[in-house]
Amino acid sequence: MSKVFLLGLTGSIGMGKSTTAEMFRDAEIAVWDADAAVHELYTTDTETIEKIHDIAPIAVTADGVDRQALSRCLQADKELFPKLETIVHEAIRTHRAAFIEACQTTGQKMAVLDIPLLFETGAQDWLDAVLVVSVDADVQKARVMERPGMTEDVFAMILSRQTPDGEKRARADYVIETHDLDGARASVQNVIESILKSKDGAQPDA
Ligand SMILES: CC(C)(COP(=O)(O)OP(=O)(O)OC[C@H]1O[C@@H](n2cnc3c(N)ncnc32)[C@H](O)[C@@H]1O)[C@@H](O)C(=O)NCCC(=O)NCCS
Ligand SMILES: Nc1ncnc2c1ncn2[C@@H]1O[C@H](COP(=O)(O)OP(=O)(O)OP(=O)(O)O)[C@@H](O)[C@H]1O
Repeated sequence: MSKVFLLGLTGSIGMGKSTTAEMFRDAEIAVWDADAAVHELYTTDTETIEKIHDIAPIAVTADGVDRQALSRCLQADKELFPKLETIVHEAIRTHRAAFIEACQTTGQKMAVLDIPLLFETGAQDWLDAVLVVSVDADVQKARVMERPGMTEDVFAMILSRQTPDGEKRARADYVIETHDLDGARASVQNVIESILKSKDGAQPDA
């Protein structure tokens, strides 16, 4: 059985990762979502919840980790971010490995891994290619500021922990502009065709 082709999907906050990931799902490509894995661990994984309780007690309730409360803790104490990331990144590794294993055993030709901190965590080293979604900074900001509870400070805090968009684009194998849905959907289809063609022995059309 040939190895499943692992396509990383990333982009800065609000650039359209989840929307683009959904387009891959619509095309029947298996997708793993790092944010969703984190959210799942925050409500189900007692070990992770306990570790987060150790660094941010008020962010943990009887239902697990409260992300809004955690976000406020992160805003108040910048030192918390690296500690949280160490806990979370270790915990999601097992979740991700199970997904890749399942893709392999069910004979998938390719799979998409939606990872917000792809370059920041060095994931490009084990992925077969990286797709970056991107849009102008003003459109990005307008999208993010529409979210309930979002403030300029939180947006700035998150951006400051992410590799800049220009660097992401320069390091990508594929870039998809997310100005409109139809254009992005057509680009997703082209990326799939290029990867499947390269797996069949031809060179990819970058
Ligand atoms: C900061 C938290 C509490 C905000 O939760 P909330 O529900 O409001 O937002 P959500 O989880 O949907 O994240 C929104 C976006 O923020 C960005 N983001 C999330 N975590 C981080 C981080 N550690 N550094 C930079 N950007 C991040 C991403 O673009 C993400 O898609 C939450 O994202 C979190 O716990 N993050 C730490 C875990 C992590 O590192 N996640 C990234 C997995 S690769
Ligand atoms: N191709 C597109 N055309 C038009 N609007 C889009 C496109 N892709 C995404 N959007 C819009 O941009 C906003 C952010 O998209 P999305 O939630 O997919 O981004 P994200 O990168 O997953 O965000 P986050 O980093 O916060 O998880 C949404 O309102 C979505 O409808």
